[in-house]
Amino acid sequence: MAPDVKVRQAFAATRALGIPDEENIGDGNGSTAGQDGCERPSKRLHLEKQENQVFVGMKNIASGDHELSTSSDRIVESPQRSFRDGTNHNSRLLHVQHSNTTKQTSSCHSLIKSEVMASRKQAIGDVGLGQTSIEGLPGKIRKKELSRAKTCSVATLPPMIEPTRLGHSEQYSPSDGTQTRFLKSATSSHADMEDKDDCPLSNDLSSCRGHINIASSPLGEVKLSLDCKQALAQRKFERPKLGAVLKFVEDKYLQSFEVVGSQFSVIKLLKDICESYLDLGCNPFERSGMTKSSPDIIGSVSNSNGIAGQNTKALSYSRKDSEISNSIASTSSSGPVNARRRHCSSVRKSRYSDLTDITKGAEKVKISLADDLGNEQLPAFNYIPHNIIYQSAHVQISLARIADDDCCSSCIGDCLSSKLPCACARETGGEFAYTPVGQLKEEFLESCKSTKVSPQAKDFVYCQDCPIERSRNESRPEKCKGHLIRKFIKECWRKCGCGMHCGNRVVQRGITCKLQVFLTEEGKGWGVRTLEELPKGTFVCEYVGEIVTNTELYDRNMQKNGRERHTYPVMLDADWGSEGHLLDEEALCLDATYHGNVARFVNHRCFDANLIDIPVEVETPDRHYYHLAFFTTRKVGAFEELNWDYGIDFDDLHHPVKAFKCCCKSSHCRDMKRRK
Ligand SMILES: C[S@@+](CC[C@H](N)C(=O)[O-])C[C@H]1O[C@@H](n2cnc3c(N)ncnc32)[C@H](O)[C@@H]1O
Repeated sequence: MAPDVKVRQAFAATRALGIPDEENIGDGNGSTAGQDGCERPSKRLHLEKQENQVFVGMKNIASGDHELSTSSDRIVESPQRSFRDGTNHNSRLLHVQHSNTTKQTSSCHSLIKSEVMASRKQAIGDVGLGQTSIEGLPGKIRKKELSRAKTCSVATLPPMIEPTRLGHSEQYSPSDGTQTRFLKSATSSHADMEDKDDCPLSNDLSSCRGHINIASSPLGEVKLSLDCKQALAQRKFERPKLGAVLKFVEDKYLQSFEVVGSQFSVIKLLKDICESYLDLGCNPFERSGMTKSSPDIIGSVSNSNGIAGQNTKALSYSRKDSEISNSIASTSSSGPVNARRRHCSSVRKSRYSDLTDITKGAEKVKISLADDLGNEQLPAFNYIPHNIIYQSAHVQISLARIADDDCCSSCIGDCLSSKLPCACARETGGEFAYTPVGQLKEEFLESCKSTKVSPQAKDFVYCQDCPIERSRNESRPEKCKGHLIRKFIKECWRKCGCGMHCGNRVVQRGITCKLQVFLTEEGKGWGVRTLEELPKGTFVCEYVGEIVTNTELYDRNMQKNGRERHTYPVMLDADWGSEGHLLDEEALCLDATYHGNVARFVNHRCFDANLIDIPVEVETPDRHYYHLAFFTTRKVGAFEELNWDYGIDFDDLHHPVKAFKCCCKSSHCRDMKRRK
């Protein structure tokens, strides 16, 4: 069949789909001839809603003033798959094929070419394409026309070979008998996802950090292209080697233990490759291999924040962009570099949305991350499932310190099944705080609530020599402002005779709820929501962080430069009032800014929060150190945001941690009242 006939048939096919054909994509001279001399259909389907999504950059697609893709590395995939029905009949193997073409492109475009190897030879033979051609795609596209073709993400493919070769379950057959296939995405569900996730209806280009285009032809070829054009249009980009990108992605997945999780999707993987391509292209740290789990980076950042000598373990996030930016900003005057880096950050939408577990396997349950709004960076921090001493804190955990009446050594099995409270339960006000299903008993919860939130003077104790005031002004400390009296829970522990499944061991068993970190819409940054309904009194998580002394925390806060967003640290001051004089190293706090667990993302709500923090004694009867555990104050519905009352005094302008403008929307909002 002569080439022009094919083109005519393709036009007929597109017309049959209701697409006018006056906007020909050609070489600028009205020609639609490709480099192979074969005339090509010039139309693309406008299936995407997002502006400026163009299917460009295929190898050997060039225009007079706009050199398009020249990828030197090509990923060649060997699928055996029915794309229309979405079923993956066989595993797909990605491998990298190197070609010699290495022209720099003004838009970043990496090409993944997917081929059915068996039909490749036939396809090339039929259309007479050169070695590096992409069969069936427009040979030349002018810049002008690229912008005109802005909503395209699907290529119109020429009618060449009957589609049955690919085993496609569905193809478009225009009335004139021409067989032209249009594939928007590998599967219909993926196509939907692509529309919603990647390219929202808004014209906010920054929310599109790259785009995957997939097209197949009846020749038996499937083309996947990762289009990063928008993200890169405004800056200089150094194209990374595709091999390095693949290695980067592989490392990332291997480190996350999430090579194939329950939410695995090929499209998401491809998106990740696209993002990694961007990352490596614009981030010299990542390119030089300094990214993943890089204590070097954390170390330098930590030092800039006055925290020395940290030996961070490998549970660190690979993305340290905000901190890297900060550290560079403070140590270097290379403005353009910073500007570029900032821009790189801004184009990375939901970089963590593919992470199925922010805990990196540190918890029994996975905690996913959702960035529905896009563009937000997760703060750099190391996920730790248990508290860890930063430096000077005195936390003495030893069996010798646990007296016989501080444990229930004679218990067997589950303490909750015994008629009388065991020695541990006696420490909890003479009764078991937990029900057999691991929830707080209603009465206990209510009594905790009253001691926590009621701002009555009677609920406070006052130290004679308050560590907080001491750190503020050592020579002339002010009077203690008071510390809330708290009810403690005492859990059974190592010296107890009961087993690990004892009902009086809830907090120490860790998180069991399905939680998700998500980007809030009210300007609070990230937050935590439950993915399942939680009954009243359910243990959700504990607040985990570095155990720092009050003095260390004060020093940290003094050194913060104000631009940094940080978590709200908690004072372990529940027992301070009972002490005559607390040493500095005994006045402890938890700081989850750099090392913490999911609780570091739980936002504040004034007064009527759905979580309450309760002190829990586990390893030591010495109540300078204890765990702070969150329980639900009421039934919480699935997908509700979890929040707790930080106990902030918005009037206290001298507090070392600067209060934020509260957006909790509670009718009891203390900050709102204050502002009114
Ligand atoms: C423990 S962190 C919570 C996680 C935080 N939203 C994030 O994105 O990392 C505390 C910080 O979150 C923000 N935040 C928490 N609750 C808030 C609220 N009710 N209104 C406004 N900002 C809030 C403040 O910036 C605060 O310093």
